[in-house]
Amino acid sequence: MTLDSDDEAGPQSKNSREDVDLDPDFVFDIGGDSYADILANGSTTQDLIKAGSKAAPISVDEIIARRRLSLKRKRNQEDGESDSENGDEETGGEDESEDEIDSEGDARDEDEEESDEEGLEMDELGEVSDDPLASSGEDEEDNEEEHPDDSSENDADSDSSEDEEEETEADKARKAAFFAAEEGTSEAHDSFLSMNLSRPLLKAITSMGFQKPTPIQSATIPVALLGKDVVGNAVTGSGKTAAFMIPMLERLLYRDKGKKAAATRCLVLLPTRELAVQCYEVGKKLASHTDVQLCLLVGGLSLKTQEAALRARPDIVLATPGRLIDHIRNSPGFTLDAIDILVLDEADRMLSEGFHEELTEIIKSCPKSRQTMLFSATMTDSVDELIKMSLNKPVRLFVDPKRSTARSLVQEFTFKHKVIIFLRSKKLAHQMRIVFSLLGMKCEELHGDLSQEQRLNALQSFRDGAVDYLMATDLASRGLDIKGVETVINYDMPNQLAQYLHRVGRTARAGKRGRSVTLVGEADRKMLKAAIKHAAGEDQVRQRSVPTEVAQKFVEKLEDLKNEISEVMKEEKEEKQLRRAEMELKKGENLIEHEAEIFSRPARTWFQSAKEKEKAKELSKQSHESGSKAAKSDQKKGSDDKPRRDKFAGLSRKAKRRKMAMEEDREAGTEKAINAAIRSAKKAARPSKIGHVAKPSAPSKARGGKPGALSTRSGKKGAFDTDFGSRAKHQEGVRAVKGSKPNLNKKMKSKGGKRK
Ligand SMILES: Nc1ncnc2c1ncn2[C@@H]1O[C@H](COP(=O)(O)OP(=O)(O)OP(=O)(O)O)[C@@H](O)[C@H]1O
Repeated sequence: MTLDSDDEAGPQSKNSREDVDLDPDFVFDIGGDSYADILANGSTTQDLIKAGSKAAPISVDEIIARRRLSLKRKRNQEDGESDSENGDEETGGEDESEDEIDSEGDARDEDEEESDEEGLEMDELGEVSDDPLASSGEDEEDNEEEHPDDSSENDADSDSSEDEEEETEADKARKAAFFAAEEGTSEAHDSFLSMNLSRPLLKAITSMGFQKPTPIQSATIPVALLGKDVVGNAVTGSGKTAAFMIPMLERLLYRDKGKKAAATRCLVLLPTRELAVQCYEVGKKLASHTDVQLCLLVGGLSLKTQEAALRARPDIVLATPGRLIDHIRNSPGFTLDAIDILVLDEADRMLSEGFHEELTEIIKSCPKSRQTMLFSATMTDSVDELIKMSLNKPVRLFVDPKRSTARSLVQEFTFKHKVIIFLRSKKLAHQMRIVFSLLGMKCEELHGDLSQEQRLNALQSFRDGAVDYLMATDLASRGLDIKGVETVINYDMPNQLAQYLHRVGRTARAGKRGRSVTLVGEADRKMLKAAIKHAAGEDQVRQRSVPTEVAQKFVEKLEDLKNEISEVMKEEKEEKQLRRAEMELKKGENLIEHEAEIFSRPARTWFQSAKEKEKAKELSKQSHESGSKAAKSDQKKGSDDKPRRDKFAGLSRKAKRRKMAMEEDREAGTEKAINAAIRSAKKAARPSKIGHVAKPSAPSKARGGKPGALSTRSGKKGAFDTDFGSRAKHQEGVRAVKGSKPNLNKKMKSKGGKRK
């Protein structure tokens, strides 16, 4: 497939390629758009979105429209006679400029076609002209990285050269000892029916338009149904979400029921709020014919609604780490004591330094007897990383060659509809959005400087096609499944291969075609090489040089806009300050009016002080910028000089006293005993798991050399163990009999379930 064929058919056209794994003719999400459900339901949205926490959003488009109107009025005043003429001219002028852009774009297409060459000559890279927008007034100092959910991106194996590193014999031996001997294969199941899933699930799968499992689904579902730990890797857009949601739901169908037995048994952790919302919606659709309850816990949405939902003990909780910890600490009665399945989506990201402390805190709260599943398109199988998760002989399911892009992804140029443009900073994303708006191109921005409401709305406008361009930071690089994204543009080459693969993975999803374009310069040579190496097919990478005249035209156009851009930004800033002042005033009024109620509430607690949190954030940002390793040692250093003062700043006297007492306990060494007592009291209070028969502990070898974790895990049965046993009695003759296994490939068949 070449650019030419692309131009004729368009990237979303029917695909006749035989080697595409998914059926490209599918219309996905026929049950509705994932965000539409959340946003269309007015009452839910109002409940979900935290009100009053940030000043009301300011619309750049409104500011631009207002400026245009006042400019028009001013002109009309100045030249009363030629009112209508001026108006016409102005509109005409705008149209013209849009036409100009179009024709320039077309001209560029032609030029590009002319310069089309087979393959990419590395020596010709110098010909790729400088970025045409480089002189757009971009603030060079603003190299602030966007950190999804307030943490930084930091891929463990960040560098392409690392990727090329040969695995030593010792590494191989460690992996062999760490992972289960069996490996799943994608041939095992070519139908959901042969997986013996329950009817309500099959019904949902059909109504979602899934005719057959994707390779990662056919490899994962049977293994996950056995309760085994899984480390899964498959390219972006290959259906990993359903790969863990389906077995999770299937297992939940056989859980203990009744009011007393209600408990949160499954936890899915995701790195960004948007991703959590998306996964929640997929889960809800898959669970639509079952009685399984799901609950979404993400920052930026209403705490109260989430607390109320948690009181009903939902079966599955989907959460971002920060908000989850907040609830563990502050929502009475909510614990992770009954977790039987823990899933880390975008697991390499979750295992990175940015989430280290939060993840440790969460893992501590989950029982060791749980099943753990890790998934990512850039999943690592490095034992050093995985060891943190206390996995139990995980099955390694890597269905695609390590770190590859989707086969249907053509890494190419030019783009007018459904385009995501990735930029390195929030500020740059915002500036570019202003530029596009001024040029009359419909666009939205998505990054962490926006309120959650703005983030959801921007995504929705882009999904709906109300805007053509989405200016995004890496907040949007992972996992987001937006139908019909035609093009991904990297305004600059990311400095980590994983980041690149996730970004370009927003297009060419589920067998559809898509393009990615990356503006590269000489400094990007190494990353460019790595990107080419990981492309699914060599013929799918093209080099284009932007002709100097075209670039120059845009530079001039941007020069002309410079004043207008800074005026818009100035107005925006003033408006923001005004709104903030109004907010403060309102806050003050509320404080006076509801003083008694506000101060009677217990203060929320957090496992790090504000300073520690800030420090962790800073460190993870550094580690992102310097490619992880240097910062890791910094972090060690950093943890030694954790701030001691100011720890209790902002807390009520009561909370302060409680925290100080806890510290004293800790110093006196009593904290462990107290925590153990609390845990055992909680345990006694929680619903018993049917058929919970304690088995004698297995010898420590079975835990892969981790005796501490072993005894709990092998000695205790999860809630699902009995579910599977009891299922045989009333099931349609499926896999549920103890010791029986689903229809796995031969290798798999030779092994039993880990807890059977
Ligand atoms: N069996 C299937 N048949 C057809 N389409 C499917 C199937 N399973 C999933 N899909 C669709 O494929 C798309 C991508 O799925 P999903 O978002 O789970 O990918 P992913 O592997 O998690 O991607 P990423 O690595 O980018 O997070 C979704 O639109 C989903 O509805």
